[in-house]
Amino acid sequence: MSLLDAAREVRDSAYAPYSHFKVGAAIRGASGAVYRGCNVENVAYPEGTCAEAGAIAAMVAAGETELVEVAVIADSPGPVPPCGGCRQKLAEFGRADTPVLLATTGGATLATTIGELLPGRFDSGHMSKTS
Ligand SMILES: O=c1ccn([C@H]2C[C@H](O)[C@@H](CO)O2)c(=O)[nH]1
Ligand SMILES: [Zn+2]
Repeated sequence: MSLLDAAREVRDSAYAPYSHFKVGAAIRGASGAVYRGCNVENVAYPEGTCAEAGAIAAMVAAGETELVEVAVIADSPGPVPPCGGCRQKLAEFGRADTPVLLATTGGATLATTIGELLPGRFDSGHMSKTS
């Protein structure tokens, strides 16, 4: 199964009774294993979590901390862009050139990278003095 198909499949499990906007995400770890996540909303709206965050949590829980590929899908007019927080979360475990496939349930796709999604990212180097 392709990474996009995995994202499409897990999207069916999304819990989105407030926005009615279901999102599915699948990431491939360096081992080759695929981890899936869907958005999980809450009546206390800010407590909801994004699909990407769920997939990352599943990867880390399985003992992996390096991702090599990402796919995200939603029923949106155009390929759904990850929110700012998810861009930072993806950057934590991927590289600037890590491929990210954004897709719609209608079949549109946009191939991008973590670096394109989050240029000028904050990373651990910014916490080190260089002198
Ligand atoms: O990339 C995205 C963008 C939005 N959402 C979720 C959060 C919320 O449940 C719903 C509407 O913002 O979509 C994601 O899971 N991933
Ligand atoms: Zn997000």
